[in-house]
Amino acid sequence: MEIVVFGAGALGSMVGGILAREHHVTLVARDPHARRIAGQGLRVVGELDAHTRPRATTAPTPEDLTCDLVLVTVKAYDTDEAARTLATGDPELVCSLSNGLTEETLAGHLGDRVLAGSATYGAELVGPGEVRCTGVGRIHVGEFADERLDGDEAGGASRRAERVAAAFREAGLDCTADPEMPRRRWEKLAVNAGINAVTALARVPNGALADAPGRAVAHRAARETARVARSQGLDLADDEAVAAVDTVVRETAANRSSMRQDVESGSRTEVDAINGAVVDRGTAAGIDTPTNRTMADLLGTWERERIEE
Ligand SMILES: NC(=O)C1=CN([C@@H]2O[C@H](COP(=O)(O)OP(=O)(O)OC[C@H]3O[C@@H](n4cnc5c(N)ncnc54)[C@H](O)[C@@H]3O)[C@@H](O)[C@H]2O)C=CC1
Ligand SMILES: CC(C)(CO)C(=O)C(=O)O
Repeated sequence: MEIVVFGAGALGSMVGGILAREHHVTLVARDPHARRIAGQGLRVVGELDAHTRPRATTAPTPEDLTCDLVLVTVKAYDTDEAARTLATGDPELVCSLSNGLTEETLAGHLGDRVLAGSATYGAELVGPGEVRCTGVGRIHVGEFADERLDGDEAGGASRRAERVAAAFREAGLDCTADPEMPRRRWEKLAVNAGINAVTALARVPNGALADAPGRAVAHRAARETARVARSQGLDLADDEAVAAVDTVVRETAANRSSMRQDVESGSRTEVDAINGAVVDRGTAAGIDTPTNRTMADLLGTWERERIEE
């Protein structure tokens, strides 16, 4: 497959580096990372091990973007700009692995070529040309438009999602085309809504949410997310969202969540695409989401202060 990874930071470099074992991969990255990869290739270290030679560019041409598949791995707040650039080319399929509800933004520019994806692999950039896999997880891909469709059209697995999943597996990544992708997307949102902002604000590892009072706040955020999901036609019970939070807290107990890492490094967070998305969709559906609103407001206040500094 001809695959472009748009936004090759931590996750995109790791996934792109592994995909390059079997496919023609172009990484869209920033310098000096892109320059180093173009010169010396890309090393994946840690729980996965590879040294591959994907192409790397900072300025993809429309020809570069006319490929079989684009994987979008930018931070959620860069999705709109990425989508505008992607629309200058003609990719057959576009699949987002970003956290937050980013697929609608991509589809606004790229139409029904967009698939949803979610990744539970962990990745951290070591330095230019090198990325560490900090946890082997799983990737799910599938149609995301279920909440806009009815009856026989609903469901996330499709021939094109199966084709993407098979390409990932060929390269050695654990990937499944998920018949329940629309629901999974919201379950992942509930997990991120519950864990990320609480750990960022309290500056604790994910495992600290195994106990009160952090656990209770995370559960409230997850329940609100499930309620909003149901208002969009998704079958996500409160208990299921809460259980998903507990499972991820247990499985990633030692992790610093991505939002905590962002806050500690003074970087913008993805709170708008996570807690903010729950608030916005809840408001549109007439559902109050006070826990998500409070967390979005607190982190938003911090972000504004940081930007003004
Ligand atoms: N790192 C991880 O372990 C995981 C990350 N995610 C999600 O994946 C997404 C990406 O996360 P990370 O890789 O950690 O972030 P990151 O910040 O390391 O990577 C994003 C990269 O995109 C680049 N970028 C953005 N716009 C660009 C453009 N126009 N041209 C070239 N490069 C561009 C940025 O410079 C950055 O290097 C986030 O939504 C995150 O929540 C999900 C699961 C695991
Ligand atoms: C699953 C979790 C919470 C793991 O830390 C994550 O996705 C993140 O940190 O963004």
